[in-house]
Amino acid sequence: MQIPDDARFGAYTLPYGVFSTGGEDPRVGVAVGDHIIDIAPLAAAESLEGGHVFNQPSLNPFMALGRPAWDAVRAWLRELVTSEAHRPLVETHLVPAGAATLHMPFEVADYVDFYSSQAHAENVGRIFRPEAPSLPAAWRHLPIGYHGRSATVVPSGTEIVRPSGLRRVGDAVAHGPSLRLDIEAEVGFVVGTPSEFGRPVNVSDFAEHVFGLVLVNDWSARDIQAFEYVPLGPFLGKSFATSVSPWVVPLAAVEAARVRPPARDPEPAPHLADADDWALDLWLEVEWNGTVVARPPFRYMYWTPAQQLAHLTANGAHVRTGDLYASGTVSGPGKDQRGSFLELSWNGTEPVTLGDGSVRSFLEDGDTVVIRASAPGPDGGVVGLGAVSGTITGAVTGTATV
Ligand SMILES: O=C(O)/C=C/C(=O)CC(=O)CC(=O)O
Ligand SMILES: [Ca+2]
Ligand SMILES: [Mg+2]
Repeated sequence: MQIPDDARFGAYTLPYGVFSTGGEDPRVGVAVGDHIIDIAPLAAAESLEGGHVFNQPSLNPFMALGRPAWDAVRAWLRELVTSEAHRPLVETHLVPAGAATLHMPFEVADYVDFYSSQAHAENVGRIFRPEAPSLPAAWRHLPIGYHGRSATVVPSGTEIVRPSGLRRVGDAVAHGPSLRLDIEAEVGFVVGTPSEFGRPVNVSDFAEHVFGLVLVNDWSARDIQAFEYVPLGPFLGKSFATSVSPWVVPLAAVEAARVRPPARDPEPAPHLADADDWALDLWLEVEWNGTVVARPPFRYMYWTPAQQLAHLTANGAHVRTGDLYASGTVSGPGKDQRGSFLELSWNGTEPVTLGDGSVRSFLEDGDTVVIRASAPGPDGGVVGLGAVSGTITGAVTGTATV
C-alpha cells in the first residue's frame, strides 16, 4: 500500500477547527493548505443562513444543526474555494495557519473507546493473557468497548504528563511513574445530531448522526492498566489523557475511501448487520521522534463506525452533540502495521530502533509522537486527514517509591 507523506489539507478535505489570533476570541475556521478561512465574517458577509454558529469557541452549535446544514455549508465552501470568481472575497478572510492558535475543536460530551481491530485484539490478548484464547468470547459478536473520560480529551500539542499509579515491580506492588507508557493510534468519530433517550440508532442512520472524524492518540500506561483492569476493564491506565487532532474532517470528505466491510464469522446479529459500506480505507502513519515506525491500515477494522454507533445505543442509551467514540487501536496484520508500542516492541522483548540510533520499547520523557493519516480522494487523488501530536513530560509526583 502506498502511503503519501503529505497528510496536509488540500481544497477538498475542508476540515473544521477552532482558532484564534492575537488575543481575539476563538472561533470556527476551515483549513485549506497553509491557511485558515475565517468563516464567521465570511458567512456574515454572504448572509449565510445559520452563519452565527461559526462565531463560537466550539463546533458544537454547528454540529447540532444536522446533516442538511453540514452538506449545505460544505457545498458553499467548495464553491468558494474552487471558483475564481470568489477568490478576492475568500482572500480577505484568510489567516496564515502559522499565525493562529488552535484550540480544542469541540466540547466532548461522552467519550467511548472501542476495540475493533482484530490484529490488535489478538496481539494484546497474546501479550496480556497468553493462557487464554486470543480473542475474548464476545469479540466477534459485538464491538467491545468501554466508557472513557471526556474531560481528559485534549487537543494536539498538549503536553502529556507521565501518569503515576500502582503497578507490579518484580514481586511487589508499588506506586510510581508508569514505566510502560504507550500510544494507541485510532480514528475518532464525532457525533453531531443527538439521538433520543430509549431509542437505538440504526446502522443505516450513521451518516445522519456522525459529523466527522478526528485522529486519536489514546495514551495508555500499560503497567497501571495490566494491574488494575481485571475484571472491570481500563480505568486510570487510560483516563489520564487522550489527544485528538485539531481539525475535524467532515464525513463527506472520506466518501471515496468507503470500502466493503470485511467478511464476518458469525454473521452479526440483525441490529448490527451492515446497511451500507462504511468500512474506510484510511492510511495511518505513526512517527516516533521523527521516525515512522508503523503504517496501520484502517480498512481491516472488523467493526465499522456505523456498527459501533448502533451498538453504543443498542440498549437505548442516547448520544449527544459532541460525543466522541474512537475505533480502537488500529493495527493491521503486518508487523509494521501495529498501532501501539506494546505490540511493536512485543511488550519490550523486541525493541524498536529509531532513526537516531536510539532504542525504545515504551515512551521516555521528551519523546514526541505524531499520528497522521490520509485517504483516497475523488478522481484518484489523495486527501489529507491531518495529524495529532503529543510530547511526554516527566511525572508530577513527590510520592514515587520506585
Ligand atoms: O485487551 C486488553 O486487556 C486491553 C486492550 C487495550 O488496551 C485496547 C484498548 O484500549 C482498546 C483499543 O484501543 O483497541
Ligand atoms: Ca484505545
Ligand atoms: Mg485514553
